[in-house]
Amino acid sequence: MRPRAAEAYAGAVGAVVGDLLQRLQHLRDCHPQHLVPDVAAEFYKFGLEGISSVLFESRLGCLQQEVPRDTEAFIRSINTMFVMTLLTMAMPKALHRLFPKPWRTFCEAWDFMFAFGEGAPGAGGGGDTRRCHPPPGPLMRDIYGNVTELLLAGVDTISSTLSWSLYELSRHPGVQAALHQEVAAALGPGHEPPAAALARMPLLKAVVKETLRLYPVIPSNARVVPDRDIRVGDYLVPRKTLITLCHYAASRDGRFFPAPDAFQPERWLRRGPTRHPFASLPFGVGKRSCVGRRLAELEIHLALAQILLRFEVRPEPGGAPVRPMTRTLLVPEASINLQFLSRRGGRAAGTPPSPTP
Ligand code: HEM
Repeated sequence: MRPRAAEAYAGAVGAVVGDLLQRLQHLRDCHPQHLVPDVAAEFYKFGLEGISSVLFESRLGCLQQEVPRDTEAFIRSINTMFVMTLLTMAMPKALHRLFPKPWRTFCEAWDFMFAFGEGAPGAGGGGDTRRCHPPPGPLMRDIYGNVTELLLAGVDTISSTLSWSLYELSRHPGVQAALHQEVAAALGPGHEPPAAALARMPLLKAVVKETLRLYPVIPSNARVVPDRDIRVGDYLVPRKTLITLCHYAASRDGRFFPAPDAFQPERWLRRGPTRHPFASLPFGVGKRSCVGRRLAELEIHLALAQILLRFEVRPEPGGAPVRPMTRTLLVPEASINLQFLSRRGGRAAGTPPSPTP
């Protein structure tokens, strides 16, 4: 999808961002320390609501106070499927007969997701995964399959990137303050709609690039060249070899990114010798690169801008650092819990001015 095409969905995505803000406001209001526990769980719902508002031009209600049960079950199925992917891939085929549960659970998760994609409002169904009707023909099965893939592709990816962005911003108050200033200036009264104002938010884009450099939600990519040997640098790769690129390792390579483990969004804004174009490729590259990239960026940029305009985000008081781990995708090892403090007149209300990093 080209950037211009994604902009056509700015209205739909903006409405979902509005609902996300209300939900965050409600959750932090209910908590004595204004904490939102496990922000990733909230952003899963945002991701699913965002992608379905674009795909189906209708809403699932994921961000309502009462989340529809099928929607919760869909999100759980995605998680189960990713966990089971690792397990079933690592297990030798012969063992599947002895221990059938992982494979069975994996298939059940996919079955549920396909039924959900087919039953979603706007995909022809009424949101009911238990509907009973004749099975669709091959073309419709392909379409439903693609709808399901798009639905699930837009959940963990968005959730993980938003969660890590806020996690890092909460630990880098200086960057957060600069970003708040940028966002407030661009979105101030009388300015153009938020999606158009994104063009004047270079730091916001740098924050997301830096987050995806440190936490590429799809931590590796694979390719097979089936018909010929290829030479890559000093290596000769025979045809039909599976080549895996580990984004996580490549984008933390100190030769291309000095202080590679540090969160330094400014590095993307510095002028100087051009960076290696393939050093950080969180969306992949080429014909099969991420088809949802522009939509994902629109959702993440709009959500971050609006969240930071309304809240100052701080780490959970006394909370331990959270590390990433691989669960097929790269996810937080433990819940990311964050404090959301209301901003009044540009300063978070009710707390000392300098947060502890
Ligand atoms: C931060 C968000 C996202 C990241 C980092 C991301 C990353 C990626 C990566 C690395 C690939 C593999 C590319 C390759 O093999 O070269 C991919 C493929 C894909 N992504 Fe995304 N993605 C994101 C969001 C989304 C969203 C929101 C959607 C749905 C609209 C989506 C749909 C897809 C699809 C359908 C493919 C397969 C494309 C193909 O095989 O031709 N992605 N994504």
